[in-house]
Amino acid sequence: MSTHLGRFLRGFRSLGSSPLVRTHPSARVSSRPASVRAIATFPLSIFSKSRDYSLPNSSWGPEMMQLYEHYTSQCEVETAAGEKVGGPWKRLPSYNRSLKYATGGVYLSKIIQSKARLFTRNIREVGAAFEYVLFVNEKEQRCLCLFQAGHLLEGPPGNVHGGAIATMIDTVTGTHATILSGPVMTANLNINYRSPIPLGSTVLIESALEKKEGRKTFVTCKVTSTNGSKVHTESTALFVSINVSHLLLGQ
Ligand SMILES: CCCCCCCC/C=C\CCCCCCCC(=O)SCCNC(=O)CCNC(=O)[C@H](O)C(C)(C)COP(=O)(O)OP(=O)(O)OC[C@H]1O[C@@H](n2cnc3c(N)ncnc32)[C@H](O)[C@@H]1OP(=O)(O)O
Repeated sequence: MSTHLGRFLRGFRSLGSSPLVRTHPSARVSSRPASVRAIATFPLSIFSKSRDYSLPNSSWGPEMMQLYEHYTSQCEVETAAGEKVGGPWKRLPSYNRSLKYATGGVYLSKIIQSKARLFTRNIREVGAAFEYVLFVNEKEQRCLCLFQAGHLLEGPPGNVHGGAIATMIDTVTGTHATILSGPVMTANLNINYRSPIPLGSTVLIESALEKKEGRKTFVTCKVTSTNGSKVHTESTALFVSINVSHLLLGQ
């Protein structure tokens, strides 16, 4: 898996340094605690031109911030000799164009000029829709998402729309499967909605590898309250490995 993660992050870097990547100055985070500043510059400081949506903003409530600080502190640990080394978790940066995650190719420049935007990152008002950050634990083959649901995601009165929940589960499991297996598409997504998610609340979305069989990667995913006491949804997903040309050209 580390090979895929390495490739994945290298893909981020090579595209982040591209002059084609546009700036969103309005979206900069102004006042952040020291640990947040540290993670903001690690390991992808070359992305300074693009807004990294996974960093804290003024809409994040105390629960989001507390959890963010907790997992961020586990991204870098100190050895007995006082040396700082990578910890069990890695934060994944997040941009509003999915092609920034691809590694390039002949079609990239044509597509990057289009108006396409990542579904979960296309609302500019902070806190209005999908506020989330993903952390990956390579050793445990787990991915954890801290998700704060904004007021534009209403379904049943006062609660989050089931489609918005499915979107987040697809995002977390899809990103996780990509890290595990390289380029994939969602082939199947099963969701059991167990209890509603109140608008404005923060929940944990946790994805784990179940098994790999040839081109198929099976992932399980649970959405729970932040203390784990309440299960909101349980789901399973199947991802099928594809050629990048399938993703870019539909072939
Ligand atoms: C996922 C991308 C993640 C990118 C992450 C980048 C970094 C992070 C960046 C940004 C985060 C955003 C993350 C967003 C994530 C969103 C993901 C989506 O929503 S993807 C859109 C919705 N999905 C589609 O539109 C697929 C449409 N379907 C297809 O294109 C094909 O059906 C495909 C590729 C899935 C499979 O087609 P074939 O022709 O390549 O392969 P065949 O032979 O049909 O299947 C291969 C094996 O899989 C089984 N299979 C296929 N579909 C199945 C199904 N629905 N149920 C059970 N088995 C299935 C088959 O039975 C076969 O199994 P046997 O090898 O024979 O054992």
